[in-house]
Amino acid sequence: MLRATSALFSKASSMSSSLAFKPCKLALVQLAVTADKSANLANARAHVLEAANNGANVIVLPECFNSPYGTSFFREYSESIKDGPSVKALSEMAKEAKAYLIGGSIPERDPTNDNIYNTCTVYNPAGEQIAAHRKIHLFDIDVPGKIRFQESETLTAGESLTHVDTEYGKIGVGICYDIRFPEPAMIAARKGCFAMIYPGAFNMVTGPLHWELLQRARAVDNQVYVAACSPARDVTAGYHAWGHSTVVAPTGQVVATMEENQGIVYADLDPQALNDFRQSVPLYAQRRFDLYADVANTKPQ
Ligand SMILES: NC(=O)CC(=O)C(=O)O
Repeated sequence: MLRATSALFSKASSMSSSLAFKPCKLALVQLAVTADKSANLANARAHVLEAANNGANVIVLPECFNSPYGTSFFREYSESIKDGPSVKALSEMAKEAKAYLIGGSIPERDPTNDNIYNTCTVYNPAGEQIAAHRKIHLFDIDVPGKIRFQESETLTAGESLTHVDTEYGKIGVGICYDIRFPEPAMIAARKGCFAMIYPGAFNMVTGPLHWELLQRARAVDNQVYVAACSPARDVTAGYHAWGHSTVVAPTGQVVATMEENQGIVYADLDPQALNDFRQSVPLYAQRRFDLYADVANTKPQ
C-alpha cells in the first residue's frame, strides 16, 4: 500500500534557512528472515538488486536481517564487522547495486573484548563500509502478560551517534529502540542530516501502539525524513515482527508504507519539500534554548 502526501504546504519564496541535499529515491526492503544465515544473505542480495533496478539510490535492510531476533541467537550468529561473511556480502551487494546500502543490523562480535553488539553497517556505491552504528539503547522491556525482551542479557550498548556523509547529503542512523529517544534524532537534524533511518523490529504489542507514531514524532519534531525498515512477520518464529516498513515526510505525513509481508517500499526524498515546510513552520529560528538548553542535567523527580 502506498499513501501519497497531499501538498499541504505551498512552495516557499525564500530559502534562507534551507538544508542542502540532493533528491534521491529511498527503498526499504522488508525482508523475510529465516534461521539460515546464507539464505538470508542471498534473499537480501536479490531484494537489494531489485530495489536498485527500480531506481533506488539509498537502500535499507531491516534490524537483525541475517539472524532470528532473540537473545538466545545473538552470540551464535555473531561475527566480525571487519571481515565476517555478512559484511562481505553487504559490501558486494552495494557495489553490484551501485547504491548506498544501510545494511540493517547484524549481531556483531567484537574480537577485541568478545562483546556482542546489535550493529548497522553502511556502504557506499563502491562497496566501502563507511559507517557502523552499534544500537545505543538496548531493548529491555517488560509489559506484564504481553512481552518481555531483554537485549542486555547478551548485548552491549554502543557508545556513539552515527551521521553518514553521502553524495545526497548527511543521513542519521539509529536502530529500533533508539527511535524512542528524541535526542539522537534532534542532534542529527541540527548537524544537518536530512533523514533519520532506523532498521527496526517492533512487535505485535508495541508495533500497533508506537511504530508509526514514533516515526511521525521524530519527523515532525525535527522536520526531517524518517524511515524505519522492519523484517517481514513470521508467525512461526519466536518473535513476531510488526512489519509496516514506513517512510515519513518532514511534515509528519506518511509517504509510503506496507503491511506485514515481504516486499519493498519506495519514496522520493525531496529537498524542496523539506525546505518549503521549514520555511512555513520555522522551528529552527524559534527554539528557546535559553529556557531549556540544560535538559540533560535536569534530573527526573
Ligand atoms: N525491538 C526494539 O528494539 C524495540 C521495540 O520493539 C520497541 O521499542 O517496541
